[in-house]
Amino acid sequence: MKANEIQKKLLVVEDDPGLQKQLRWSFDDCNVAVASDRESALAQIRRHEPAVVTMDLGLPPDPDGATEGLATLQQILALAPDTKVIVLTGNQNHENALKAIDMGAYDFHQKPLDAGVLNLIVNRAFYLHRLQRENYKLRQAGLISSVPGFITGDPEIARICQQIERIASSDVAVALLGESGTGKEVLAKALHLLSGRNSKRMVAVNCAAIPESLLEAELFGYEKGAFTNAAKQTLGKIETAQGGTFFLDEVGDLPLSLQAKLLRFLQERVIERIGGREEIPVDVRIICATHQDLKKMIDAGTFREDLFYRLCEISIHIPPVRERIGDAVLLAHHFKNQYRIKEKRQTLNFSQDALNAISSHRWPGNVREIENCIKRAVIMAEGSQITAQDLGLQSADNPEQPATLREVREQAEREVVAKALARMDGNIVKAAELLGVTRPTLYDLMNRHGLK
Ligand SMILES: Nc1ncnc2c1ncn2[C@@H]1O[C@H](COP(=O)(O)OP(=O)(O)OP(=O)(O)O)[C@@H](O)[C@H]1O
Repeated sequence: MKANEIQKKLLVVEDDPGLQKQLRWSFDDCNVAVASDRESALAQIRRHEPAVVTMDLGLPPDPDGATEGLATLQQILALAPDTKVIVLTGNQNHENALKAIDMGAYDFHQKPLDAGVLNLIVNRAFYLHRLQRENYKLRQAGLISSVPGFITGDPEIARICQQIERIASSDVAVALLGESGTGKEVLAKALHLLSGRNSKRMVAVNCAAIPESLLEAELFGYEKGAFTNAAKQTLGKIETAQGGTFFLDEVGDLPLSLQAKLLRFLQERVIERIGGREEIPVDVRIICATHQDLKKMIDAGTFREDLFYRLCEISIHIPPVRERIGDAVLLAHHFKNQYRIKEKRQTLNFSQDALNAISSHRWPGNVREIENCIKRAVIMAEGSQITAQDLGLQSADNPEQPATLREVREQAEREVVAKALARMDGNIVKAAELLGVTRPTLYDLMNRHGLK
């Protein structure tokens, strides 16, 4: 590839030298690298990270079939999922082209090559790749979030937010698992708002907040006269969510008798009000949440395994704030900005000892605890600064100095190089390939980090 060309990196995976030449020539405005088999294709992907790949499905050792091409496609996408792969197929090979698309290829083009059409497809792929990259950067910078209002700078939580965005449109049952105050309800609302059901209601029931004796009526409703105080027909919460989303919070507190009734609803998608005889079809998407360990509850016989599998088609574990990198301070700033406007204390800011205390505190109550703590401090602070004392937190005795970016990079670089060498059992050529650098660069890195 030309060194000065940093944009439009294209990898051509093609074993026929004539076609290689033709493709190079067709894309003379791109920075083109060429590979003729799976191994060299993967090495080029690691080294150059091309945005777009054109790939002949018929690669050696199976030039007349598609097995090698499809296997290469799978490995390219596993290594660099954002890469836009355009597969080139013979005109008898429509079925394999569709298989490739199903596996995540961006598009296909049938041979004989039509340079004009292929150029259009490739340029569109570059354009889409650039848009996705820009979008990703904006997300990383916190400028746009896939879950509106959900503050995070932690890569794991950002990944969860993207997962939420992806599954929102399906009707799959989602279980949000995590400690109290980690944002399970916020994410449940996001699932509803990002879904096709957002014009209908999201109705929530907190199983821990309602006495067992009333919970059945709350969930399923009752007919007039069903019991002493049943003065009129009353719809249950499940029924009132018709067409929308039903959020069952603290599902671990659902008594066993009601677990059976809920299971029946999930299987049949009909409810019967208490005292009623009619089966009423209800179409809702189910989301549940709990801070309890449902698997342990199954072992202890307090939660039904069959219900667990109905409710947890997809389980999302939300890590507590203390495991999120940098989120405590980010959330503290967010709530400080919110409450200083409300309290008309625009000039208020955190002192250094307050920031140290915030990042070293363990926050057992998670986001809710941070919010309450900051709210109280905004009201109580006397001067223009919020101190650790205003927050009611211990000043961190030995505040961890933030490492410089260079230190962090060096440390990460050393770790990655050492791991690659270990993985390849000290084989320099293979480790360099894995890291996507040349052999001399790897030697330089090893020298710099004192690795043998
Ligand atoms: N990442 C976040 N950004 C901004 N606010 C958040 C975030 N996560 C949670 N919150 C806020 O923190 C509070 C607690 O969140 P939420 O009620 O969703 O937690 P939860 O996990 O459902 O807790 P519980 O299990 O106790 O019901 C809410 O006021 C919510 O708006």
